[in-house]
Amino acid sequence: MSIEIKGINKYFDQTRVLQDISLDIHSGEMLALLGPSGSGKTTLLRIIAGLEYQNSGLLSFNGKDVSRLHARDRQVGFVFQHYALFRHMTVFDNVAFGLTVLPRRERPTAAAIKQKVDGLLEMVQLSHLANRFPSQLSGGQRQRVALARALAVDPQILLLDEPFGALDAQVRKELRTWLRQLHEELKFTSVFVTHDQEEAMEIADRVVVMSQGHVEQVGTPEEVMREPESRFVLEFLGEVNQIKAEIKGNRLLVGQHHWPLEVSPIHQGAVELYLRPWEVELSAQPTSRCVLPVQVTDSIPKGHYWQLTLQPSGWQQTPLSVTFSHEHGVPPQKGERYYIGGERARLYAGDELLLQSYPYAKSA
Ligand SMILES: Nc1ncnc2c1ncn2[C@@H]1O[C@H](COP(=O)(O)OP(=O)(O)OP(=O)(O)O)[C@@H](O)[C@H]1O
Repeated sequence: MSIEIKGINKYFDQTRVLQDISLDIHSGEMLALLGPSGSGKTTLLRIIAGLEYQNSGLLSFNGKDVSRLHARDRQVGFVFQHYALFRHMTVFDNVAFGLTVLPRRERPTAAAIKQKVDGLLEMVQLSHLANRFPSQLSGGQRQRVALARALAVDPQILLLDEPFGALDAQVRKELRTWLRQLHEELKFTSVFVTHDQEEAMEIADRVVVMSQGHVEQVGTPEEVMREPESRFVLEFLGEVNQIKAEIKGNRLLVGQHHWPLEVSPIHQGAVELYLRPWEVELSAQPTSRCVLPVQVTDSIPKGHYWQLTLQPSGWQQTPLSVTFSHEHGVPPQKGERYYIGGERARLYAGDELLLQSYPYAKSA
């Protein structure tokens, strides 16, 4: 089932917490809502669920307006961070709950309910724990019960709010893989809220980056990471080195070092240069491209790459984080001195992107 969101606004008292949100969520897609605390992710999820109502704008499922439809009539399943399982019910009864409370006309027979719940427990690999109570389960097991319970009523849409937030790193990782597989098998449309970038990147088909109640960017994990459309997304997603610089005439200055610019500058004065750790170029000698002197203060092998920490020599206090791939030869060692530049540097003046990719002259 597809979800169409058009121009949704939401106020709490006088505060506008969602600003003109528009999104098309494709049928069968897994979409992550990612953003800092307070950016409106949960509010948007609750509006889709019908647990909260928008003040204006349209929400439809498969083209049908559901804006005023009650949560229970939306065919939506939810899983929240704090697994609200019924403590006095067994695992089996928890999963069966949604089916047993259906109106008599729609309720399956006891045998059909048993068959369905057994099937779901098998799918979440908990058949052997069917008679346990929630207090006798681990956090990861409880969360799998919560998922089975949400899936019992065959929801067309599954909404997850930080479903694995309270679990330890290893269990989170396992559940992510498992959720992704389950999604591929059952093909429900899924929207999940997360703080965790890695989680979003690993399991979502597309990621929605939110900030202060609006959508900053929507794209595949690859797109939002590689081609951030705003300074916010660039800073929020993944690691990035920030270097204070200045445009003076047709030169880009960092401290007393400079590059000639390739294009006529449209801006003069203070700018910020952004470089991802894997976009930093290193040279043992100063070249026209690698002009900033640094000293290696740390060099840690990470398998297929080395993680370097570079201390700028006299032009900035903050060290730089750089990755060095084995393909580029012998990795730099602690204490060695280098000169750096960057092919994919992005140059911002405030929120405005001035230049990206070779801000300085290629052939200089
Ligand atoms: N019931 C409410 N009444 C008043 N303000 C609310 C209510 N629910 C949320 N807010 C406010 O709306 C804004 C968005 O909250 P929301 O929970 O949607 O953000 P979020 O991105 O999910 O944050 P987090 O990641 O911390 O859960 C916040 O400023 C929050 O304080």
